[in-house]
Amino acid sequence: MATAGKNLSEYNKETIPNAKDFRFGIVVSEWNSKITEGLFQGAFDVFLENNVLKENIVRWNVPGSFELIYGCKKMQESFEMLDAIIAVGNVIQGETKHFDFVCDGVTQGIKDLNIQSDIPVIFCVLTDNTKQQSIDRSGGKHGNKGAEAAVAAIKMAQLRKDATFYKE
Ligand SMILES: Nc1c(NC[C@H](O)[C@H](O)[C@H](O)CO)[nH]c(=O)[nH]c1=O
Ligand SMILES: CC(=O)[C@@H](O)COP(=O)(O)O
Repeated sequence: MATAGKNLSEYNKETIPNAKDFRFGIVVSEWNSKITEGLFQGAFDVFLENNVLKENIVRWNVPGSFELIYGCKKMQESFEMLDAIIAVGNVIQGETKHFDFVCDGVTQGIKDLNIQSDIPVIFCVLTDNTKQQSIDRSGGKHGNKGAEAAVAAIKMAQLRKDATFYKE
């Protein structure tokens, strides 16, 4: 289902694990900062709604979405106690093919981080044709992709915890 058919902010709290003991990182791109700040707030609010402690949320900023790869990698290395990381960015189509390379690079880079490290990285990068599409998905008429990413982060943190339990 396309985003237009759903609200990105809606979720069933009954399906969300108790997140009070989880610790999360959020790496935020400064490009299109009005959009990325909206995405960050959406994620932050969902974490607090699910009992995550403010002191258990660490935020770093990076210049652009392409730098999310390095920023998330260094956060994985620096904070081994984190249960999940969210990469927040907004890439908007310009006049050239740069959009394609940034989007593909970030996608592949974050995919690689999920393969190479034990800390999951959630993909919260809007890759939109227009600024209006970004506005609509960062707290506008289609809800907030940041909220969706926080729900995914909590669920993946629980999956990681369960997997560790069964491994021991
Ligand atoms: N055009 C957008 C960019 N471009 C910048 C790159 O992400 C990167 O910072 C630069 O190429 C230097 O390595 N970044 C976005 O996040 N959003 C855009 O729309
Ligand atoms: C995604 C980008 O880097 C892009 O917004 C830059 O714009 P342009 O393709 O017009 O140089």
